[in-house]
Amino acid sequence: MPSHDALLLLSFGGPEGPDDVLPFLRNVTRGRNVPDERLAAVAEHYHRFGGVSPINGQCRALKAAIEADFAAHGVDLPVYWGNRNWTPYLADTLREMAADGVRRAAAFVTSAYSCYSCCRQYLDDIDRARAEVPGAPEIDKLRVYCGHPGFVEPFVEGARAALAELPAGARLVFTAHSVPLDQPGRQRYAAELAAVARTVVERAAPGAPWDLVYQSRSGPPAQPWLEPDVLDHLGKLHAAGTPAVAVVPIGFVSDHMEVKYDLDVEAAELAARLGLAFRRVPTPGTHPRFVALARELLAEPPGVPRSVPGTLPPRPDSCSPGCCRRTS
Ligand SMILES: CC1=C(CCC(=O)O)c2cc3nc(cc4[nH]c(cc5[nH]c(cc1n2)c(C)c5CCC(=O)O)c(CCC(=O)O)c4C)C(CCC(=O)O)=C3C
Ligand SMILES: [Fe+2]
Repeated sequence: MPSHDALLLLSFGGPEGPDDVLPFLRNVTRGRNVPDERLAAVAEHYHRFGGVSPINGQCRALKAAIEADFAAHGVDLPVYWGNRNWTPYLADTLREMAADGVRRAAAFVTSAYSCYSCCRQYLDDIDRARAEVPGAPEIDKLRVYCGHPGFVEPFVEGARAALAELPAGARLVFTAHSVPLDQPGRQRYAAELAAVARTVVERAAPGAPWDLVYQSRSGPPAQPWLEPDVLDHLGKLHAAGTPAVAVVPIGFVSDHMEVKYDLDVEAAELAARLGLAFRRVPTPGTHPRFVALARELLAEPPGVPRSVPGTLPPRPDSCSPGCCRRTS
């Protein structure tokens, strides 16, 4: 990868108060055919938390931790932060970078996998924001990193700790955001998730029973999405006599709303009602291993396809123009 004069932390964005909730949800779902009932339900999730998503605070903490990690390792690069769906908007960050004289930045995205929602949508938003900003820096999105130990190890540690607290016979239930079955890249997404889950099991609890499930389904009810749903699955596990579950949110980088509400409220309440012992494993967040990942990806030699755990073929460093492209 060519040399960079800045790191851009690129994230999803989230509301910072009650008045932000609806405009944020409209930004996220513009042109996406999400029913009003679903939007109203999700708005309630945010309002339960005072209209504040945890994700922006997590980005601020990650940015500060990356800056400290750079300083400790002699990496002399400024770190900027921009979002796709809320302030600080990416275009505003690019304007600030251009004013500071940044010519070419590497983007570390808070999304670890391949698929349209996880990868291409970030690339499209980079293109759109750059087109708005005269003199915008070039942006190279750092590679998909789901197989990197900096992402996997925090989950291994968390899974071990959760299992140590649960009774014998506990299952590992890996969970990720569902996507529609017609979403480009979803086979690769599901295969990467399964490979990461398998790696965590091998490292944390070899031979332990495990499943990969999905959560936070959106869209019209008739549209098919990746399944099984985590809530349905917990019900089935309980009915089959499973005494305990460690839920591992391998689809996510930080404990944002999908984790704090859909798992810590919804799934935890269901488990309590069923009498199913339940632990939720933390996401990487600001785990030092994950914080170091940005620096490690920046230092990788260019052009070498990176291995992904399990049997998946390696993935090239940068996406081809058509990868994960949405056609409809
Ligand atoms: C794969 C995936 C990730 C993981 C990769 C990544 O991290 O990027 C992810 C992350 C996130 N999704 C988030 C929030 C939302 N996602 C929505 C809607 C959707 N997500 C989808 C997929 C994903 N989403 C899809 C296919 C839709 C349907 C509409 C569409 O096709 O785009 C909606 C609309 C309401 C609803 O849920 O229906 C909201 C509010 C937040 C912020 C949380 C916070 O505020 O703390 C984060 C990190
Ligand atoms: Fe989402």
